[in-house]
Amino acid sequence: MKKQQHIDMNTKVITIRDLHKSFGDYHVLKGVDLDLYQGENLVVLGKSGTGKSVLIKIISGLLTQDSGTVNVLGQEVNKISPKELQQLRLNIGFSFQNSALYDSMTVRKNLEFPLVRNKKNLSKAEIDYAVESVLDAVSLSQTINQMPSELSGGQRKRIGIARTLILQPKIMLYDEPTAGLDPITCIEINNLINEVQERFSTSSIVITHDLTCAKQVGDRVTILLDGQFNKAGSFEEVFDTDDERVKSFYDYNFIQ
Ligand SMILES: Nc1ncnc2c1ncn2[C@@H]1O[C@H](COP(=O)(O)OP(=O)(O)OP(=O)(O)O)[C@@H](O)[C@H]1O
Repeated sequence: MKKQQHIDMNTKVITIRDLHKSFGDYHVLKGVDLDLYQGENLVVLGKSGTGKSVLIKIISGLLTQDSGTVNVLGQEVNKISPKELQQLRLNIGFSFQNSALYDSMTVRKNLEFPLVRNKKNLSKAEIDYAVESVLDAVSLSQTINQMPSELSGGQRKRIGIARTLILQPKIMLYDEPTAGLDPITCIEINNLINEVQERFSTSSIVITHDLTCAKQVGDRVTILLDGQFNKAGSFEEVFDTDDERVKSFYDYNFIQ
């Protein structure tokens, strides 16, 4: 059972209104509205190809919308300068499916990398402390001198999350965090997502197909259906419905 979190429903860290995005004739996002509140884990479900990754890319300024507004931490993402966007991105942690570790670097060097690149004034002691803290947060302190090839898939995923956390992001975007992992490792990653939320007070969007993940980590869950979100609610609220599209999504999950 998920612990009760300190979610501030009066503070929105992401607000999206009437967002549209097309690629040629394909209208992917058709008026998306979405709120992410301070401290919550919001799970975004949706079949393959419905536009979940496109949404994440628009939130992080990697793609531009055709119309609508996307406000992240008080800033309109498509209206700020490249420099402001770069600063904003430092507050967003990305855990992408393919965010691979550098194979030729130890775990320590992998974790130091974002700090050395983005926070140039840190001392060696400060870097060491940051590395040790995030490794402790993902319960992998013992791996500090290992190479990625010596780690299991689940451990690599945890180190990837640690590498994101080292910049102390306010928002975490997890894209398919449990994809390709066995069921037990999936549960470990779900627990880690909840621990990160609790320990660092992050607000997160978790994109997944995995209903167990949705149930375990989601304070609220929403489904991208035909280019728009249904009403977000608890896992039970969302799936207690007569909407055939939601029911078929539930069934679809178990026949993959
Ligand atoms: N840069 C692009 N140019 C053209 N089409 C694109 C581009 N990016 C995404 N698309 C299209 O937009 C649609 C939504 O893609 P997206 O990657 O967001 O799906 P998704 O919901 O994340 O799927 P999955 O769960 O399989 O990752 C797809 O049909 C895809 O081909």
